[in-house]
Amino acid sequence: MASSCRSSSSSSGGIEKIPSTSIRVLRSVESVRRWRKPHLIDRRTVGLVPTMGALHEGHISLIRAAARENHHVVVSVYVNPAQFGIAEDLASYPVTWEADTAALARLDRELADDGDNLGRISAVFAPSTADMYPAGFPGQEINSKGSFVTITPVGDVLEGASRPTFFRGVATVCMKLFNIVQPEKVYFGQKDVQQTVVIRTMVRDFMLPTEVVVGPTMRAPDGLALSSRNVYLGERRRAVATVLNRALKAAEAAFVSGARDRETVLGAATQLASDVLNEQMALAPGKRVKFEIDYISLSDPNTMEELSLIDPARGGILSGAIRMRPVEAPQEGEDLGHSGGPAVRLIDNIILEPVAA
Ligand SMILES: Nc1ncnc2c1ncn2[C@@H]1O[C@H](COP(=O)(O)OP(=O)(O)OP(=O)(O)O)[C@@H](O)[C@H]1O
Ligand SMILES: CC(C)(CO)[C@@H](O)C(=O)[O-]
Ligand code: BAL
Repeated sequence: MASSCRSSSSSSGGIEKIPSTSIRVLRSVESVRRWRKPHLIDRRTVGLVPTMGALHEGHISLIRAAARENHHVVVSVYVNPAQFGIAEDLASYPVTWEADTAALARLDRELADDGDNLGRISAVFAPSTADMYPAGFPGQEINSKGSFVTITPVGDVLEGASRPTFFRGVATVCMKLFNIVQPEKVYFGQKDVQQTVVIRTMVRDFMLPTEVVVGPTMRAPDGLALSSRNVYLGERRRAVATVLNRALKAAEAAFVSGARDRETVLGAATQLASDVLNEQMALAPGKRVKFEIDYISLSDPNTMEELSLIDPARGGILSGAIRMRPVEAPQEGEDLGHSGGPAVRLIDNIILEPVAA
């Protein structure tokens, strides 16, 4: 999408704020450092919620959690080019600055009225790529040179196998954000489960002085995980996009009813997905939705390594990715979704909580 519209902020005495709020809009590394310094001395804690904007209830739930536990909440809004592969959707990624700042203003008023919070939203950090990558636009190729953080082997599998530069980009930008904001706590969503494992590993292995907090996945009433990329779907694909969640739930049900082996647990998921695909293929091209399962995985909760058997005392992670193919035979006036209908890749997961043997 076109570059962000940044008019939704007011500036007085060189200090930019979201209108009618006390939320500072910080656009440079230097301005965050200046804002942060006094809070290091007065020992007021900072919680950071990293986002790529296009805010929805998933992001809002993380900000609420951060406000409960910190004196100051900083929300970063930055579409990080380094985590997009060269053939991915950097150019069309939704940028909704006006709606995002309005949502933050509304949420901040709500937080102010709720006595259970330690803090409120103090700042939005919305940097430029020139500021975040002083050496120049980051390479998006696998063999690009540059200052990158790589977390392997966990970053190589699943999402990392489908998107080989993704976790390098995520770990690199998060390392930068953590160094700039110096948060006591950082907040990530369960929806991107492998990302949480990569970040926890990075924090542990680089001795970063921050605590990683993971918030639950927020969902639409029909079970679809909220995601900024859902706007790409359009009505026809949106109706079928729940297939991934339903497949993971079928696998979860197999586990709950006693199955422990990979074949039975994942077999339940692939059976459901294949039934839904068969139903769709029986429809006319102007009505149906084609999709491909990229992967459905049963993995270890700490390493994301594939499991052949679930140890009930450790549990596991069911995760998956699905590619919704472009809409076939679009109908007159049909809603094809934001950006007109290319393939859309969605992810989801369910945690299999440890149970007594
Ligand atoms: N449905 C959700 N519930 C809880 N947290 C979420 C949800 N969706 C995203 N998040 C979290 O919000 C943070 C920022 O994510 P991001 O801005 O990429 O949004 P997104 O919806 O995941 O976008 P995308 O569609 O690109 O994956 C991440 O920690 C992510 O896990
Ligand atoms: C953590 C993150 C903000 C890094 O760009 C991104 O990967 C996301 O939004 O999940
Ligand atoms: N929430 C993950 C960001 C991405 O897919 O690029």
